Amino acid sequence: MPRVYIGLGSNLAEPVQQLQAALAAIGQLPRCRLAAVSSLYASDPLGPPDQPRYVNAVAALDCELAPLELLDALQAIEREQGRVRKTERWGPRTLDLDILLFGDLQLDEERLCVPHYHMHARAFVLYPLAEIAADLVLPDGQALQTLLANCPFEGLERLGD
Ligand SMILES: CC1(C)Nc2nc(N)[nH]c(=O)c2N=C1O
Repeated sequence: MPRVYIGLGSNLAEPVQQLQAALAAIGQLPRCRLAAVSSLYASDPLGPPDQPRYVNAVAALDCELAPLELLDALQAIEREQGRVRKTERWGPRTLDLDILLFGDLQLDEERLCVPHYHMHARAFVLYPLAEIAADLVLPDGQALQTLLANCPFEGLERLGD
């Protein structure tokens, strides 16, 4: 059963509660098992600065769903928690659920790109991911520890579980 890593992010409408509710919903997905969840981390927004700080986490899921089935399920959770897909690129959002990795799959399609296109240089993804998968090697052979060495922790604040 593929091990899937999901990035969670929120900076609107009580972000900590948004992530806790999303994790509960992910834990209820059919044919999936929530295997691990990182601590929550706060950080300033990457991109437009005139928006609230983000709260991020990463979850590990053992998943029998097909990639697009999982994507549909995650987008349904985003909608249920109030996310309206805004036109503003990189604007604030109630909830972002990104498939970071889907086993060793490498996919670059319109709806889904895995490994997630931006994950390699985002501290708010790499540090929570390393917390639950320290020895991870990405499908292209890069070790997560190597990515971490090139991505400073600065600006990230661990909020605990
Ligand atoms: C707007 C953009 C790029 N910035 C972010 N910045 C931070 N710190 N965390 C995010 O999850 C996040 N998500 C985004 O989509």
